[in-house]
Order: sequence, then C-alpha cells, then structure tokens
Amino acid sequence: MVSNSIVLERRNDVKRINNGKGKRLPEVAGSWPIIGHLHLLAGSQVAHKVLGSMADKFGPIFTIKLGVHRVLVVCSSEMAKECLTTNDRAFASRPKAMATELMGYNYASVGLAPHGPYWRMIRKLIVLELTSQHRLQMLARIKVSEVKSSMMDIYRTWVTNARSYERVIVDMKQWFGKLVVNIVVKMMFGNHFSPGEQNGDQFLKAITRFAQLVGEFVPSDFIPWIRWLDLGGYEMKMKKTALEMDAAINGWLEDHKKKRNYASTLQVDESKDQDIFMAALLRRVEEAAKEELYGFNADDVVKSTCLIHHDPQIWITPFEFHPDRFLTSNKEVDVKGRHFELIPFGSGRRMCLGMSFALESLQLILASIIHAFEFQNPSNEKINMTESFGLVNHKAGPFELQVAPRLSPRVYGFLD
Ligand code: HEM
Repeated sequence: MVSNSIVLERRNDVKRINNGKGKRLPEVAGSWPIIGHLHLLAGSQVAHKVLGSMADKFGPIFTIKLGVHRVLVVCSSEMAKECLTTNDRAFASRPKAMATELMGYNYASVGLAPHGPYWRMIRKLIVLELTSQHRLQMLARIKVSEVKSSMMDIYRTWVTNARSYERVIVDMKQWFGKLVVNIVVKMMFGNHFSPGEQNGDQFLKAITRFAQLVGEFVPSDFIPWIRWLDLGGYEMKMKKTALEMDAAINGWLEDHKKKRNYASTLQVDESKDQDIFMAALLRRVEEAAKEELYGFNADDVVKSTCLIHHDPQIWITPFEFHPDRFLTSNKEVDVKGRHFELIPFGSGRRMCLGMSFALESLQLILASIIHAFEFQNPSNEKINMTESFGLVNHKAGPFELQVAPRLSPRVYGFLD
C-alpha cells in the first residue's frame, strides 16, 4: 500500500478508499460557511491555499462537514483518477441545490440533473444533435462569421476612437464573453446580439447573474430546514434570474419559429435549450454506493483542480505561464480527460459536453485576433489576475488592453 495515496481495492465488490493515514478518512470540522465556499470554489486559487494546507495535514483525500452534508475532498491526480475511473459510477450524480431547482428547471438541466435515465437521454440527445463532430462541422461557419463580426467591432472602435494610428483601449473580457454567448446563441436559436439589442443585453445580464448565483454559498443547501428564512435573499434573486432568462430565450424561440420551419431544426425540448451553458464541478455519491464504499461516508465529492493542476511533483514552476512545457517536459499530457494531472473539462461519465466545441472555438478566436491585432498592456504593471467567484472563476476586474489593427481594412470587412 502506497503511503499517502489512494488505494482502491475490489474485494468481493467492495471498493475501498484509504489515504494511507488510517482506515477512516480524516474529517475536518470547522467553520462550515468558510469551508462551504471553498467546496464550491475548489478550482480557484483562494481554495488552493486553504485546501493545500489541509491536504498537507490530512493527506490527499479527506472529508469536511458542511451542515448536514459530508463532502469528500480530492486533492491529487492519483485520487482523482480512482474517483473518475474505477468509482466513476458511484460519483456520477450531482448534489441537490437551490440554484439547480430554481434556475435549472427543477433538476432538468443536463449538467445539474441527477444520474439516471433522464440524464442519459438528454445527454445522448445533446451529443447527437449539438456537440458531435458532424454537427460541429455543420455549424462551423457560424463560429467563423461570429468571430469576423466581433473583430469588426474592435476595428470599428479603433476607427472611431483612435487618433492617427494610436491604439485604443478595449475590454477584452467583455469582448470574449459576448463573442462566446453570441456563438452559442446563434448555433442554438439562429440569433445573435446586436449592440444595444434589448433581448440580448437582458440575456447577457441574466446569464452573468446565473453564473454568479450558482457559485454562491446558499446556507439552506447545507441546513435545509432554514430555507423558509431565505437568508441572503438567494431564493428571491434566483427566481427573478430564471424568469429573465426564460423571457429572453422565449423571445428568440418565437423569432426562430417564425424564421424557419421549426420541424427541420434541432428537435430539442424548448424548455431545456439553455442547459448547455451550465457546468458544475460537484458530484454526488450514489446512495447505494455509500454503503458499499468502505472507509468513508460522504454525500458529495469535490476535486480540487487548482491543487491538482499546480502539483509541484508533476509540474515544474506550476504557477508560471510556460505553454512550451506541453511541447517538452509535459508533452504527453492533454486536457481530454485521460491524464488526471490536467482535467479542466473533468473526466468520466459527467465530463464536459462542450470540450471539442470549446477547444476548436478557442483556437479559432485566439489565432484570428492575434493575427489581426496588436495588443499592449496599457500600464507597466503586471496584469492583476485575481479571480471572481461563481460557476466559472473569471478574471475579477476588466481585462483592458491597448489594441490596434495590423492588417489591411479589407480583412476586417472595410474598404481601403
Ligand atoms: C473552456 C471551456 C469549458 C470548460 C473549461 C468546461 C469545463 C467543464 C467541467 C469541469 C465540467 C464538469 C465535469 C465533471 O463533473 O467531471 C463541465 C460540464 C459540462 N460542460 Fe463544460 N466546460 C467548458 C465549455 C463548455 C461549453 C462551451 C459547453 C456547451 C456548449 C459546455 C457544456 C457542458 C455540459 C453540458 C456539462 C455537464 C455534463 C454532465 O453533467 O453530464 N461546456 N464542463
């Protein structure tokens, strides 16, 4: 048995998890609202420090108590591999949460639905109709035209605001966010945001609020009997956000039905169309498996991707940006869920459905803008990469860069 690493043995169908520090996994008691936030944000750098020191003390797998829930925290790639391969079935569900109920159509969203026949059916439908290689190829021209039109936006800003050939300041965070939403919305509904369009602005605001609210620590998720108090007003905010998203999406669906023969377009249930925006890192332990699993008793599982992705035993200078490491020291590692030292899209049954789409889009967007524009940091200071909290850990503040075109106006769709 390797000390300090997970050992899962199959003995008479009993899967056993042991962290090398005794049969029972250590349980950390503590200030649960604080740890609660960490459990939602296990991918962030804030969690890296606190969970890192816990892992030093308790080993790479331990449980924490959050209200009525016990959460299994997984802090190393070796353990993540065991959880997402041998035990993937046992960890394939998602925890119940107020956000999933109120903003995810009462657990109907593919990313947040419990493991079972409904989830299998909707995931299969999305894979076939939306994210398969065949479908992505069919929809590739949408990506290309949306990237082109977003680059025209930057060029137009430059033409309007730059004096002589100076650079203009562009908030690239806003630019990226809008472009990504535009690509997805256009693929799904055949629409995109025109600047100042009311439906688009409303949706962008609602989806941003949705992502923030999913990342909030909601006390009643951990102590269900205090829900009637609605501490923090989350129930009210979530209901409002769900209505706003519905209103925007209904508008597009109506337009879409008018514009096309609806029967020939994607046969996806209208009420669940927005699901594919959602992703969640938490997994729920199957009830039946809890009894089977010897040595721990947990309701939820979270993998600290930040700790795993910055493990100094695997990565040389883990906090430094050295993309060439993927051509040299770590050239065998990819992000597709087979190498557990780098799992930004997760792995196993609940792995991200949008991975191919996201990777292809990123390549297209980055290659296009790096080719077409020059970028410069407006200050001499290092860019502050502090993260915001939510479903995704975005850069907290704006990402303002000085931008100038480097090609002929024709490339941006303008005449010389
Ligand atoms: C760089 C961009 C993205 C990253 C890093 C990412 C990451 C993730 C992660 C970590 C999960 C959870 C996996 C798990 O539980 O093991 C997930 C789930 C999911 N992602 Fe993504 N994602 C990205 C983009 C997208 C896009 C563009 C879409 C849709 C077009 C998408 C759709 C989904 C869905 C539907 C799930 C839930 C799958 C399920 O529970 O069955 N993702 N994603």
